[in-house]
Amino acid sequence: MIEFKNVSLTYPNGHQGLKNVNLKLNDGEFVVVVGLSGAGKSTLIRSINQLVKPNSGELLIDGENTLKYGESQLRKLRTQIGMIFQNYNLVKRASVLRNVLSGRLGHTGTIRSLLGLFPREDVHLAMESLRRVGIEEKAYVRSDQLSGGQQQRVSIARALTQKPKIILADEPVASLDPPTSHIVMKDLKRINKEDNMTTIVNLHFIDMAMEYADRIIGMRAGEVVYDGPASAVTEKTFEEIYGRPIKEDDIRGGVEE
Ligand SMILES: Nc1ncnc2c1ncn2[C@@H]1O[C@H](COP(=O)(O)OP(=O)(O)OP(=O)(O)O)[C@@H](O)[C@H]1O
Repeated sequence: MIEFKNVSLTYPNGHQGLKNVNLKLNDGEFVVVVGLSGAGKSTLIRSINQLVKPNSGELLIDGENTLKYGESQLRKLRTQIGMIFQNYNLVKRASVLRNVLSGRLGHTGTIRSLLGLFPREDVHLAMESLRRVGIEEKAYVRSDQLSGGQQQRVSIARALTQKPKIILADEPVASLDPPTSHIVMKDLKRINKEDNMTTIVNLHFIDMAMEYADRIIGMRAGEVVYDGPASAVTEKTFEEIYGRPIKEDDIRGGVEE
């Protein structure tokens, strides 16, 4: 379980990114965080693996306050948390397989991995991860030869190869077209169900949030202003979270091909 207790975060320029956040995220939940641009969605997600570090409160993972962790504990924590970014964060000139194998970096010694000497089990695991997102035939292709949706699936395979306990996805479909967005969200949801993987996703499309989330957390100006099951959410809930009427841009639309 991930638990935020009175967590606040102030950026060096004085901007308050999180204001007294209290949340409990249960194992195996598929949580979607929504809110306008600048609401603090990324700050919330990134504080879980401390890409940004809260200044006060406690952030417990499986009962341990991770904000007290030193360097080596933090490194270990990060091997247990897979991260998916809007822009995929792949090494473009490297092969798909090499990118997926980099998910083992925290587990394999640095020298071995720099030399590309990954154990055979790691290569099996990487290929299996690619199979799970349906692109194993791309293993030896250079990453920048792939479409955006395929690159995002490579990044999901890389996260899976880490064998994480938690997946964080920060606007994973913001750069994709509607049909591809649904493919990627379905991959994340399938992995969540099959592996009971705690998954926390930032999205700004309300239709996608309603379609895929078990639970929706709404943020505004660094505060959690809504927390409830996706089944209870209506357009009015979003209008309250956003503090304005819903617009066409808030809807992704499209269906899986
Ligand atoms: N490194 C930083 N230094 C100062 N302010 C920051 C920093 N990172 C984010 N912020 C500010 O904190 C607030 C929350 O940002 P955050 O990226 O978490 O929002 P978001 O809801 O994820 O928005 P978006 O959808 O645009 O990514 C914003 O006002 C942003 O400008």
